Amino acid sequence: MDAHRGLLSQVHFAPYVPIWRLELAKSYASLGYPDLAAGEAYMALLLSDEIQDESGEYHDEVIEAVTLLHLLPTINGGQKGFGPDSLSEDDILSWTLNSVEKVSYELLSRYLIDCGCLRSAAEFTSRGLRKFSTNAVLTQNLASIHKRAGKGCDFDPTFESYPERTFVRRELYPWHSFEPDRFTTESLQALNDQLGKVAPKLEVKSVELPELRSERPDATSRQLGVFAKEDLSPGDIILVEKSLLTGTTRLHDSYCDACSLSLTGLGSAVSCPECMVAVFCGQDCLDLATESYHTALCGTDVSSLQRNIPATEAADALYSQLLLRAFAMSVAQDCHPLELPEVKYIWGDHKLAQHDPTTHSDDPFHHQPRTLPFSFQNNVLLPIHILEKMDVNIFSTQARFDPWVTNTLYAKFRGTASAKLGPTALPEIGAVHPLWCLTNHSCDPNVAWEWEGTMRFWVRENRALWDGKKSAKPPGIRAGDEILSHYCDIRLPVKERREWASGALGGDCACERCLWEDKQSDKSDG
Ligand SMILES: C[S@@+](CC[C@H](N)C(=O)[O-])C[C@H]1O[C@@H](n2cnc3c(N)ncnc32)[C@H](O)[C@@H]1O
Repeated sequence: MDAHRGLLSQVHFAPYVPIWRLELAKSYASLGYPDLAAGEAYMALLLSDEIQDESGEYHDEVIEAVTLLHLLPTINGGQKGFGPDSLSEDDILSWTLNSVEKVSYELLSRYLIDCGCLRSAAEFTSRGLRKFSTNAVLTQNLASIHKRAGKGCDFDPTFESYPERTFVRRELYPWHSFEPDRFTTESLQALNDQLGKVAPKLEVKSVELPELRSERPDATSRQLGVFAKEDLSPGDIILVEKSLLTGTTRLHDSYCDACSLSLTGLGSAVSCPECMVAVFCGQDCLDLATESYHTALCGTDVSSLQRNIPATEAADALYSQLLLRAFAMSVAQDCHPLELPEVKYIWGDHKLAQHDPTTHSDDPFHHQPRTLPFSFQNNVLLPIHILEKMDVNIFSTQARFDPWVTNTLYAKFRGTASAKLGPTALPEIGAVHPLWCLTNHSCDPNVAWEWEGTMRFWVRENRALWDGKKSAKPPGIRAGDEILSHYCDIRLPVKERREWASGALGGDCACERCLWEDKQSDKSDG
């Protein structure tokens, strides 16, 4: 792992050296992360394009890096000595073709196959073959992609029907130094300072929860939860939180760009005076957006990315819109995306990485669980397009926007975001409310919530009615009680509730009500 960390620093220090990118790609692959390896091989390919295109935006930087850094012995076999003067343009071009571009295509093709992103694998492998038509590795790879996609010789020339969405490891990467220990006194204090502003009667504490993915029924995991600091009466509004970490897949602006409040019939809506494109529910949201993220997006057409997409991709596209917003916040505030207050402390359902070099040679992911949805399109290409549209140098800022950062952000959003359906019953707006999302779930919740621009919690007047309830609890919440929210529609039968909430919970709900109702339905099935 030390060698890998060294390579990462090397690439961040000298971002234009393509062969270091390829070394880093191989290192990721050897650690069982073919998804991150594919991202790095793609960056090497982009650098090789820059070398060959004199009008490329970063052409001069890459040529300088290639000539000045220690590459001469590799390029000319050490024959011509060291120093930029001894390298001709032809030397550089032929080295780029054979040692960078060809290898980048071969590695990218391999890693995409390993991930199972067969559509991207087919596209890049065929692109490589157009340039290196007799390349045996690429030829063999293309045949194996068609076979794996079940296409034989009768393949789909557009590759549209080839599978692209897959799953990768969802981990706290060992080199990830931004993730806070959420249980220290300082972290809890920082969280409670934030919570105090939107919910003065509540506090965050650590709590043991059943580990729903575990096969051991008594397994627990230490997490955070929200608790009442004082007695709360039915109907009390106890949390009002506005978040700008929002996104929509709707092309024509129907929602406030900042808080996602519906703009229908709203007289106070204002447009950004600079771009006249972004619309806000009022001056307050315009001001907050200007401070928080809009300066990075104003005048770009970045928000047209990933809108009006097919129904099957609606949920993934919404997560991509949240990624776009986090990137814009990071650029506008000059803050690492994983250190944004909206992101830093939220739950990502990450596992601690296991690294046992002896047990894995037959599996590209080293037999580690793969629970994070991944596609090369959404996790690698789209983030690069977003950054390019924001005029961000994708090479020199990589420490901030590396694919592992993107994966970590997606994991956090998938663990915490709320979404609302549009008129077509597809998820259309989504948001992460970093304090609201610290509350845990129960199918007999003691609060109700509503998201209309701001997120609000209030104390339930009536608790859920279900047979088997030991005693009707008096209305209200006592000081010290945990605030229990709901991640699904609690009016549904147990099976459907569990199905709905399992994505957010990471497994079947094991609240008292679910356990009792599940037992009853087993009995009646029996
Ligand atoms: C939105 S977060 C809630 C806050 C989270 N506990 C934290 O530490 O930040 C959702 C995660 O909390 C855990 N969780 C929430 N309610 C739970 C429950 N009733 N039983 C077990 N785990 C629960 C699950 O791991 C779930 O993925």
